[in-house]
Amino acid sequence: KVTHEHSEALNQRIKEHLALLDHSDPDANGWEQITEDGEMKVYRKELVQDGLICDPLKAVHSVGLVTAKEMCHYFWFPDVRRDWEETVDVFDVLETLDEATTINYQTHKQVWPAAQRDCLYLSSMVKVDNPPSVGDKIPHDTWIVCNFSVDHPEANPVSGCVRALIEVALICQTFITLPKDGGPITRDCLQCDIIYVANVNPGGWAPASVLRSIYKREYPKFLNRFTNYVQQKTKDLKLLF
Ligand SMILES: CC(C)(C)c1cc(CCc2ccccn2)cc(-c2ccc(S(=O)(=O)CCO)cc2)c1
Repeated sequence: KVTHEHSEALNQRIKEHLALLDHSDPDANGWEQITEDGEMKVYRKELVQDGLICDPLKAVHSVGLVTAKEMCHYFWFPDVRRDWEETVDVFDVLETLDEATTINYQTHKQVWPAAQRDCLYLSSMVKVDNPPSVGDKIPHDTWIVCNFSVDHPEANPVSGCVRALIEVALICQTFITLPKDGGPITRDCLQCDIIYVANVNPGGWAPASVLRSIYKREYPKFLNRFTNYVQQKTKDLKLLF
């Protein structure tokens, strides 16, 4: 397995994110629930770093009809990013490190009165071989996409943008309920549990109240839009494990 210059950092971050799988009570550890929408629950912690609002965000969700690999594939795959990501203007893949790892540059639409933001980050999709078991449910497969800020010599930043720093993970697990009649596994047998975490440092001043109301509105919208997109995209396709 060829590694790249960011392999160490990536594996370290994956290890840290997988600790979330122990399904410790999301309401514990100072997480405050900010929204609930059906199966989706969104939590945040209030965190200010150097006067900037860097509230960690965690969302837990469970959706039918799709597998963990499908959810992670459409989240990672650069070619479909524009289909579901509505807050991004410019999106470029600067470098492809391997068949599941790219370095991306993107600018976000001006989401608030402050300056426009851009992000430069590594994005990698990894199958998790021996995930920590989760209570009595045995996952069929576990996949993670990890996005974290890196430097890159070829970044040609859009002038006027403030560089935001991101640390994001999407962890998905497929649970299968075998059909009673012993028939083939269909999409109706699937349940995909999702944990999404985002630590975003806006990189420069923005009003706390405005930021927090945007976070509260944008993350649930983004997660609903993305999960619906994957269900639509895969409904007539063979199951991807
Ligand atoms: C500071 C700024 C850079 C503008 C920013 C503000 C906010 C919080 C507000 C928000 C939440 C959800 C969607 C859009 N904006 C979120 C993000 C953000 C969200 C998601 C991801 S990703 O999951 O890696 C998918 C690839 O785009 C990356 C960055 C960035």
